[in-house]
Amino acid sequence: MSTAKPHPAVADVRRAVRDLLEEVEPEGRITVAVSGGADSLALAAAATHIGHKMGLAVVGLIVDHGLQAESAHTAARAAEHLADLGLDDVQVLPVVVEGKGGLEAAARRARYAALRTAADGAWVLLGHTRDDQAETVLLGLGRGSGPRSIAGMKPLDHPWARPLLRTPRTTTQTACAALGITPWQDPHNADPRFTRVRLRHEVLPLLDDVLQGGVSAALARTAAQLREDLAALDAIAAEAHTRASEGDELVVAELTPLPPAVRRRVLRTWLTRAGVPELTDAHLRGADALVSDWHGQRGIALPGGLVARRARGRLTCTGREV
Ligand SMILES: Nc1ncnc2c1ncn2[C@@H]1O[C@H](COP(=O)(O)OP(=O)(O)OP(=O)(O)O)[C@@H](O)[C@H]1O
Repeated sequence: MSTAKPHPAVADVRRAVRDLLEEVEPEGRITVAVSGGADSLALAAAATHIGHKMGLAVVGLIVDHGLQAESAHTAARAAEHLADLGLDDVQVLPVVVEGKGGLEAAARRARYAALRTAADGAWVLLGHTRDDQAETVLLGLGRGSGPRSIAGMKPLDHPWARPLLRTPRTTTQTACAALGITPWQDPHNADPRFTRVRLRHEVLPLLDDVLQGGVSAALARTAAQLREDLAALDAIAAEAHTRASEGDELVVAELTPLPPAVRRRVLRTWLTRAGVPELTDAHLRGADALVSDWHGQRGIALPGGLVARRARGRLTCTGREV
């Protein structure tokens, strides 16, 4: 084994991976999701180094979406890189991309489902970087999204683990170069028809220039602060939900004095547990109106054939026929 000091970029990526793995204390095995790009290859190299030091088996997972003629070749090349890096096992997972919401969304759904199944309970390390986080935050701000979107991606959300959310993309690129790895360049990343690509190549550099640098780091910090605030709100709402619950019902008098942000969280938890699928903000506002803007209306229709009703100071959520 080489005892030479690693390149600083390689050391940075390893440190990020080690910090996260020490936090989650995985047992036996970790998996790394690899697209073949610089972020996930640098991640896989670091995960192998640190994972082996911790006595863990490291498995590489490559999803082949089958969307481009050369996708099988790209997957095979990524598998070769991983074999060279000394991973214990490498699996190429072919998926069928279909369903609603556009090709990108369908590909993402298929990818995450395949990764989850293949990981079989083990953590899946993803290569999202600080720059990806900054793009997510900026996109959320520009679209007027709620705080949950602007809070960006979570570092840990089992089985997903994102050790590189504080690591700049340039570091993963430098790390790959230092390790002698030539990453795959996703042609989508240069296609200006994608909003995210324009954000990356046009908006963020301009903003960085105007604000004299540090924008990606700043946006990632904003996301981290928001995640802390949201976690506090969620904890308050969980307590309020417990107080307001009587069996499957909610006591209106417990809900009325709550701040709207807390009340809507309580209602969201309650409706989700009642089995309402695909709850939208409009449904949530409707349910909230039964508490905060009540003029004697009896109920609101929800997806899944369910109805939220107010009667005798209680909210119930049941099937239409009841
Ligand atoms: N084909 C793939 N096979 C395995 N893992 C992948 C693949 N594509 C992406 N990933 C994983 O997801 C990480 C993020 O990649 P990318 O930003 O393209 O994905 P994404 O999940 O679609 O991101 P977003 O959620 O921002 O749309 C990669 O670093 C890698 O860990």
